[in-house]
Amino acid sequence: MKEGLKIAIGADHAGFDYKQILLEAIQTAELKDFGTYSNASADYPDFAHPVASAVESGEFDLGILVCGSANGVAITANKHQGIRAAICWNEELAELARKHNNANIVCIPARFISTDEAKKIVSVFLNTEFEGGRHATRVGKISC
Ligand SMILES: O=C(CO)[C@H](O)[C@H](O)[C@H](O)COP(=O)(O)O
Repeated sequence: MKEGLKIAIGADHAGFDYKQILLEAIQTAELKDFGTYSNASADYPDFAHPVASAVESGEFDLGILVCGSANGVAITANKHQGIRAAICWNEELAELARKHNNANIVCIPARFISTDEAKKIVSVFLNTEFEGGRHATRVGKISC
């Protein structure tokens, strides 16, 4: 992982256990947990918005969001102007999200993949660079 990379992470109740496992797996001091902090039922926008804001402001480089399907956190995060949040359920999608889309938040569907898969997806996401070139032209046309 690039040295000094600042990572924001958040989840709702459906993603809480996966978030805790990811927190242990990610070997960096520059990792901030935006909650939730238990398995109690919670509303995904309450965690997706703070993580998205933290990345959008530039305070953090990349974000990780976890909910049951990943749809809720992705839809919420993508409301933010500077956010490209990608739902990834395998390593290849995580690689493409970084290389081609310059995604800055990875959204993990905890109820559809294993914890091992989630760890691998996040590792690929955090260790892959944007390719630029023709992809930069396309990414530049996303905002409206
Ligand atoms: O997947 C989600 C949103 O896209 C959330 O994680 C919720 O868990 C999901 O909506 C299901 O809600 P429930 O309260 O856990 O039944």
